Amino acid sequence: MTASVNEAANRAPSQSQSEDQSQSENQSSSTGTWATERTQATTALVAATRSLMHAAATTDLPVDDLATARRAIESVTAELSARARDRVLRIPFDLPAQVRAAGPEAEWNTYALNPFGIPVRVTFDDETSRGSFVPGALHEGPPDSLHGGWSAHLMDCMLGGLVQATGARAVTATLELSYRHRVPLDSEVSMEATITRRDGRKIFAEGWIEHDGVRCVEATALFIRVDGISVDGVAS
Ligand SMILES: CCCCCCCCCCCCCC(=O)SCCNC(=O)CCNC(=O)[C@H](O)C(C)(C)COP(=O)(O)OP(=O)(O)OC[C@H]1O[C@@H](n2cnc3c(N)ncnc32)[C@H](O)[C@@H]1OP(=O)(O)O
Repeated sequence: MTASVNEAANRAPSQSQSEDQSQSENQSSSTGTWATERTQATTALVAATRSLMHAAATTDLPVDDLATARRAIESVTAELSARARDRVLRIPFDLPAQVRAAGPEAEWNTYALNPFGIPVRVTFDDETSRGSFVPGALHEGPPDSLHGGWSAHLMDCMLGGLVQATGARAVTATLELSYRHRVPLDSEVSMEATITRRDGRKIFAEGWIEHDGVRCVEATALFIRVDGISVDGVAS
C-alpha cells in the first residue's frame, strides 16, 4: 500500500476543488471494492457540491441572478433525487486502519462522501494522528472565527478516527473542549490527536487545534469499546 491508499475514493475535497476533482477522477483503484467507480464519482460530485455550498452562501450577484441559479440547482436536485439511498455512502470500518498500516505518509481524507462534514487530510503515526484544513466562510461562528461546534466536530473526528484506526470499535462517551483562543478563518490550522490511556473497554484520548503555533482548542475524550455489543439496536 502506498500514500495513495485511499485517494481514489477517499480523497477529500479541499480549497482547490477542481484540482481535487480531476485527481479523484484520474486515480485508479488501490483499495479493492472500496475504491469503486461509484465512490470515485461520488467523491467528485461531493467536492463540486461543497464548492456550490460555498458559492451559494457567499455570492454577491444581483438578486435576479440568484433566482436563475436557484432554478438550476433545483433542477439538478430533482435529477439526483430520482434514485436515492436512505444514507450517504459509508466508508469501510477498517479504512482508517488500512491507512494507518500503510505508514505515516498515507492520508485518510475524511468526509469525501458527505459535503456536510469538514474534510481533513489525516495521517497516522502509531497512536497519534495529525491533520490540517482551512476553515472558511461556511464554518463561521463569531466574526471571522471558526464556530465552536465545528471545533467539536473536528476533534471528535480526529480522536474518534484515531481510535477507529487502531481497530477498536468504540463510540464517544464524553468529549470535553477548552476554547483558549479563537480559530481564525481562511488560514490553515493543524490538529493532533493521541491516545493517552486504556482501561478495559475505555480508551482515553486528547487532541488540539493549533493556528500559527498557538493552541486554540484543546479536547479530551473517553471512548467506550462496543465490540460485539449492540448499540441502540445496531450490532457492531
Ligand atoms: C454499532 C456501532 C459500531 C461502532 C463503530 C464505530 C466506528 C466509528 C468511530 C468513530 C466515532 C466517531 C465518534 C462519534 O460520533 S460516536 C457517536 C456519539 N456517541 C454515542 O452515540 C454514544 C452513545 N452512548 C452509548 O452508546 C453508551 O452510553 C456507551 C456505549 C458509551 C456506554 O454504554 P455501555 O452500556 O456499553 O457501557 P456501561 O454502562 O457498561 O459502562 C462501561 C464503562 O464506561 C463508563 N461510561 C460509560 N458512559 C460513560 C460516560 N458518558 N461518561 C463516563 N463514563 C462512562 C461506565 O462508567 C463504565 O465504567 P466502569 O464502571 O466499568 O469503570
